[in-house]
Amino acid sequence: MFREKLKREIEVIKNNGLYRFLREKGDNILDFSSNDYLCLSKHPEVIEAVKEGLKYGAGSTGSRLTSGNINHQRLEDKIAEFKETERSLVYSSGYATNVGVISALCKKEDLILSDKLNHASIIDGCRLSKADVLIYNHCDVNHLYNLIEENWKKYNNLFIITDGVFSMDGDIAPLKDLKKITDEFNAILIIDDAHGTGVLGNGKGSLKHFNLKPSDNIIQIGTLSKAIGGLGGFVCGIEEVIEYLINTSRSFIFSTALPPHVVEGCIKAFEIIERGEVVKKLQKNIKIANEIFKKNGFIKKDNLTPIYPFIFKEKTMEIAEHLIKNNIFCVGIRYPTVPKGSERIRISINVGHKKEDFKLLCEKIKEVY
Ligand SMILES: Cc1ncc(COP(=O)(O)O)c(C=O)c1O
Repeated sequence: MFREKLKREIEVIKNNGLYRFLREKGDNILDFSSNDYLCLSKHPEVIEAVKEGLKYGAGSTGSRLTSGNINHQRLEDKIAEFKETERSLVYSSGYATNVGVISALCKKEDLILSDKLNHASIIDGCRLSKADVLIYNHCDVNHLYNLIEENWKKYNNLFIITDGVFSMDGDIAPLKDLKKITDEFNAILIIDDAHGTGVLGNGKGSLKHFNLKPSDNIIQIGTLSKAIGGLGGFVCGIEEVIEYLINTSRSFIFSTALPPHVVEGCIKAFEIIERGEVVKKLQKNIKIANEIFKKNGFIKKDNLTPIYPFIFKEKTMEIAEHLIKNNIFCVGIRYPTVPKGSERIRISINVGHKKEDFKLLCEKIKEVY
């Protein structure tokens, strides 16, 4: 019975053209889909550190509050130093971080103001929290300001939550303006810098990109699974926020800690980023890609991040299939991940790409577009 019901629902998904399935990437494919912007997941020093970390065992065996607290403090010290904050706390994924931080800190009688294009994990964190939520138009500081002016008096704490770099568009949140509004209304600014860390501000992230300093009313979140090349997530900010989360954040407390070898790999990845060359190389590649993508008419203005949304609307899936047939791995992104009418191939570039790769990508797209 239940099987039949699910079959019918899957049919509806298929009929709406929204069916998803798992596909193995395979070897030797030109990959424009990965978030491994700095190629650190395959960096020999990171791999060596991971191997060395296996001395602790293959798994962490428990939550951080039980048997799982092994080498994690070293990673947290490294992240806090890197992000220039008092302290940091590591979770088992970026998703778990957003859900766990937002649901713990934002309570009944609080108001969350969340950008319309924030990541699903922020949306789910907001839903799990007991706070009221208002959505402001994407990067629209005037809309945000009006919403706050109309509502702030009714609430205890105000939280403004935004991606630092938006995952599907690659654009950067107007953090200078958001910080000003945060200060004016005595609010707290939560920035999910999943795609800014390792990329912007010499790798330090979007705050640094705007020359903003960490402060008591800013909480930075990040993931270890993108430019860091590993797995996990983190939050950083003032001592009291971290202490409070250790005591109340359910996805931190009730979940097994990251495996220690993953932790070692992430520590090494931060060390490599701090040396600077790899971030400069990425920025150089973004410049090269900008030129080629502009020349081919796929973008109009220069990108600052490695994420390029090529909006092909209803042609998206056909183009993605054509690219895969030609050994180029690109993923078509559809509703509900992005709004209807903005279906796209999300191109993400990395330090391993060559000029010829960008040219080949454009050439192959043009065969069907
Ligand atoms: C903006 C943003 N936040 C959070 C996440 C979740 O991170 P993770 O993949 O580490 O769970 C992602 C990744 O998809 C993301 O793009």
